[in-house]
Amino acid sequence: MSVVEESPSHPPPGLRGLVSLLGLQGPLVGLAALSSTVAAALGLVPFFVVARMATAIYAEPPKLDEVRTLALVAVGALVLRYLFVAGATMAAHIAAFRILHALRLRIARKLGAVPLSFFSRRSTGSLKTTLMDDVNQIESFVAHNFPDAVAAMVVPLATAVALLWEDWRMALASIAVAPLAVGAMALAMRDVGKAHARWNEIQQRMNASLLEYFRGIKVIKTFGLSAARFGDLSRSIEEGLAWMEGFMRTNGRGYGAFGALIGSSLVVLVPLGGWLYVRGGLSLESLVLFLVLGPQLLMSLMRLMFAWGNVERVTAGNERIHDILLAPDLEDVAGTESPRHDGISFREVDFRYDSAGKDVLHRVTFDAPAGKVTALVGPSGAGKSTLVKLVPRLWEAHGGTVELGGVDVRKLPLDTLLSRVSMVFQDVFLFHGSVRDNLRLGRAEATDAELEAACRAARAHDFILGLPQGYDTMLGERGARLSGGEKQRLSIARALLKAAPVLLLDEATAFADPENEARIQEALSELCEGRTVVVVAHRLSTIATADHIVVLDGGRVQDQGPHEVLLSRCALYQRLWASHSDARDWSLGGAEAEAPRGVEVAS
Ligand SMILES: Nc1ncnc2c1ncn2[C@@H]1O[C@H](COP(=O)(O)OP(=O)(O)OP(=O)(O)O)[C@@H](O)[C@H]1O
Repeated sequence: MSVVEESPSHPPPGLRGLVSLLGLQGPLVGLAALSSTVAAALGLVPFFVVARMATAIYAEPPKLDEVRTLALVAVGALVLRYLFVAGATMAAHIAAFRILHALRLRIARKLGAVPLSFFSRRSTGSLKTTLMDDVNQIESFVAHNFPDAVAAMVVPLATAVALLWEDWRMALASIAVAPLAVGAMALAMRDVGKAHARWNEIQQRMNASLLEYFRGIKVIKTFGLSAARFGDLSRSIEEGLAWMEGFMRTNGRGYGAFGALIGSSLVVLVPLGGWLYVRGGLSLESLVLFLVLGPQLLMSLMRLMFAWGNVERVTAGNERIHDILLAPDLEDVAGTESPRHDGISFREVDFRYDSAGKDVLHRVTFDAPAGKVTALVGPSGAGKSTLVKLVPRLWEAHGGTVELGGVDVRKLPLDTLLSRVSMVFQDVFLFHGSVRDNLRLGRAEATDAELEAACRAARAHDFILGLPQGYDTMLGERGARLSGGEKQRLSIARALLKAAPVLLLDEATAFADPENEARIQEALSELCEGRTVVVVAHRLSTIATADHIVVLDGGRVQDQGPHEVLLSRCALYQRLWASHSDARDWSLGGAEAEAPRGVEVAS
């Protein structure tokens, strides 16, 4: 049977959602519940056997043959029970893993399909809680709680009927404390749904602040901040403790009373059974049967209570998963429309990150002509990086249009759009995998020779050969660490492999060593050759040699044109140019920092 990859619809919230999840693997889940019930029923056989043995042993003369047979029956029932337990465990776990597999695949696909704005509305901590903890809880519900709960409902009912048949007075005595136990259970379960929701909130905050703590560990160490002073983290840990204490105060008494009552049926069974036996109203066999089996009846309530407590938690988690699965995808259009050329145009583009927040771009209009280099310059926060992210639809413009080859990017099939665009950003992310794997993100089918050629062009080949296993060296969080410049060159090689006609480039603002910087510049020149380039420019050389320069300030286009024209008429551009030149003189001591050909450096 194949693993379930798609369910007909997203699971609805609440209990129905859980049932629909179980339905994804209905036959296996049913088999697990049935086996678990049979196993629980077989577990009761020894109790009946013990009762029967008592009469066989105390008979005059003792019926030893019957005792032997009974012992064999008990052992046989126990062996069968273990077989059914093994069957139930296997079926339940296979069902659980298949359901989890389907769920994880759907979540992974969804996260790849939603727009970036989806992530900006959620903390990493809350996503982590849903993706890991909530999903894992579903595993434990399907694999353990559900089959247990079914057995805990069916077996006591059947036992109660059998005991009523045996002796109704003793049967009622077996459950005499049940109303009290149920009352205590209600007390223990009071507002447990709300309490779990609150616990989840605290956990999300704890996860978020822990993640932040790890990410910021360098700053924390540099400034000598201890965990206790790292406000959010210590606050959320204290909140967690306060929740535990509060929960135990309000619900703990209920749990305690329930635990005590649930095992107390012998308090009623022993005197009543003794009295009835002495008066001849109860056989020895029945007395022993009720003394050993009676307390088991209520114990099942305990298993039911645990299963129910988990149902509340799993239901809430399932609803959070459901919320993610229902998030709208980034709209994709079917069709064969393709760009008419490789130029990019921004037409009256408005954009804000947060629908309630301030505008980051206002009516931005300019063209980045095909095959030319267009540089975006402007003060920090002007909106330069934001602009380039609108081209591959990492974010969507709220007003106006962004066009590639004369077609609105929203009207191009996503595959077509993304195949035309390469991005080289400052912040290069390397996945856990070999150098080769990371490079092949650019083009999966690239041959080793092509990889090497791209790395030579990107000036990355030599440093890769210097790594312990060359192109097979593992990178990423658990692999070798590369310098900022090396990572940049790898990402340039990746873009070269992709060979898309449009290149979006966010230049690094600073590099520690000029040698590394020179290599990156060489690699970039190779990459820009013959492409349409939109570059967030921080370097004199890039700015001065660009074909077209767009000056941005506060999300608006202040001016645009070639370098000389802007230098002669745009005050902001003159200021930016002057400060870039000063910085160049300061960082390179003037000697190495020759102005590009034909460019006069104002200082
Ligand atoms: N993910 C985000 N969520 C919310 N606001 C953002 C986000 N990214 C950037 N901003 C805001 O958008 C504005 C423009 O930022 P952007 O990064 O585009 O500027 P920039 O010109 O590239 O700046 P710099 O040169 O410093 O990188 C800034 O006010 C910034 O705070």
